[in-house]
Amino acid sequence: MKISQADGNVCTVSTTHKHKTVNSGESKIIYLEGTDCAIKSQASLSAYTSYRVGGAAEWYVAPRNLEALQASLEYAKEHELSVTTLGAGSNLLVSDRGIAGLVISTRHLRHSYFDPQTGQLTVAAGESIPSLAWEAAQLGWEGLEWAVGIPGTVGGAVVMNAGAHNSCIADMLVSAQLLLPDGTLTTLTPAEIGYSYRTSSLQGSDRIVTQATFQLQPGADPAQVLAATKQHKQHRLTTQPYNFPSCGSVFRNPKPYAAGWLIEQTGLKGYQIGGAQVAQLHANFIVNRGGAKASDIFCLIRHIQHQVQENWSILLEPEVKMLGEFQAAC
Ligand SMILES: Cc1cc2nc3c(=O)[nH]c(=O)nc-3n(C[C@H](O)[C@H](O)[C@H](O)COP(=O)(O)OP(=O)(O)OC[C@H]3O[C@@H](n4cnc5c(N)ncnc54)[C@H](O)[C@@H]3O)c2cc1C
Ligand SMILES: NC(=O)C1=CN([C@@H]2O[C@H](COP(=O)(O)OP(=O)(O)OC[C@H]3O[C@@H](n4cnc5c(N)ncnc54)[C@H](OP(=O)(O)O)[C@@H]3O)[C@@H](O)[C@H]2O)C=CC1
Ligand SMILES: C=C(O[C@H]1[C@H](O)[C@@H](CO)O[C@H](OP(=O)(O)OP(=O)(O)OC[C@H]2O[C@@H](n3ccc(=O)[nH]c3=O)[C@H](O)[C@@H]2O)[C@@H]1NC(C)=O)C(=O)O
Repeated sequence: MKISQADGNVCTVSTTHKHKTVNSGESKIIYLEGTDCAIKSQASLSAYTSYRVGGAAEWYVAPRNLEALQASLEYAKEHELSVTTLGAGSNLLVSDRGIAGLVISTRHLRHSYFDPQTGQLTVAAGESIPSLAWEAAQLGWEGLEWAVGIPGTVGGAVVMNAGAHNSCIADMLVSAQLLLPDGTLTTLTPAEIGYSYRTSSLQGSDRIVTQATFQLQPGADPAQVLAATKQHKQHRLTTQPYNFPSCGSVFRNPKPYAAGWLIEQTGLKGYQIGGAQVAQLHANFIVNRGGAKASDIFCLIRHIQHQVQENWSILLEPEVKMLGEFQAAC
């Protein structure tokens, strides 16, 4: 059995489950055989979400390749752990009580290939959307300029159908590769995934996005694509609050209205609960002004929903994904 080394810790080798357990103070690290995969217990998730709030994952792992991902899934099955998948955590509100079971982040799954013959970009789930947008621009490939301000991964963007400036992932997705709970892979087209505005059938499902292929348009002048990309980024920085932790838009727009407009008209700009505040620059952003708890953000979401419903008879639907348990009453 291949065993990774860990200095100064107590090690036990399990022969039945082919993994090594290291006790390190309060927490444990499980090394899966044949991978460089370390499953950690009680891993704080606040560092892994853009809101910078939330409790610990009972177990956490960020596999670096498909085999390690499959081994992690197998470990969860063997130990009857529920599985929660994260990307960059930029659209998540994790409960202060944390998340039970195994949290798998796909953010370390990395590879990308720009195929000049087809104009297709094939990328692993953990690649950063803004990095890809800049890379495509530098190559003179059009199609991702709109995505530059979205600080998530490919996996999260495919699941969320991330979008901006009248474009979205579904418009350019050729196919997505998914790991199924039984450990096998499948490839789906956008039609099979079923997309609409900020929605897909992958939300709330137990399938893990491992890779995606996008259709772009190569052959443009890199200077022009870079200029368009910079313009989108600049527009973001002037209309959205990038200076405090957030999850982007909290609510989907209840078309034909914009959630930000409804919230501003309700008089809620600047309204604060604990460290969570309705942003002054954009009312559909809740920002962590420092020291916010997940429960502050959750209660502010409920307050906004209540006030907007009272004033406009419209129930705002959260775009942000809430993970773990939240108190029903605030
Ligand atoms: C400052 C800021 C600006 C933003 N602007 C935009 C914007 O303009 N447009 C927009 O659409 N969004 C925006 N967002 C929200 C967010 O960046 C997007 O929703 C993004 O696509 C989420 O990607 P992620 O990797 O962070 O996913 P996460 O937040 O980690 O996860 C989102 C959902 O996807 C699931 N998931 C993640 N990875 C996988 C995977 N590999 N397989 C299966 N399920 C997975 C999670 O379980 C969760 O349900 C913004 C966020 C911030 C902080
Ligand atoms: N409010 C919030 O909660 C959060 C806000 N953000 C914001 O979201 C935005 C996206 O963040 P992030 O995911 O870090 O992506 P960035 O766009 O900042 O950077 C992503 C990659 O693109 C490269 N890059 C950046 N600018 C250029 C350029 N002009 N030309 C070529 N390459 C470039 C960077 O390279 P290099 O490393 O060399 O700069 C980096 O590798 C940022 O404005 C960030 O501040 C991010 C997370 C949370
Ligand atoms: C940030 C996200 O996506 C963003 C995306 O970046 C931008 C740019 O394309 O367009 C959407 O924002 P948005 O609809 O709020 O766009 P904006 O142009 O800022 O605002 C729409 C309208 O609302 C008004 N508005 C906005 C904010 C505010 O505080 N007050 C207000 O009146 C604006 O004046 C405008 O008339 C996406 N949000 C949703 C929920 O669809 C995200 O999903 O996380």
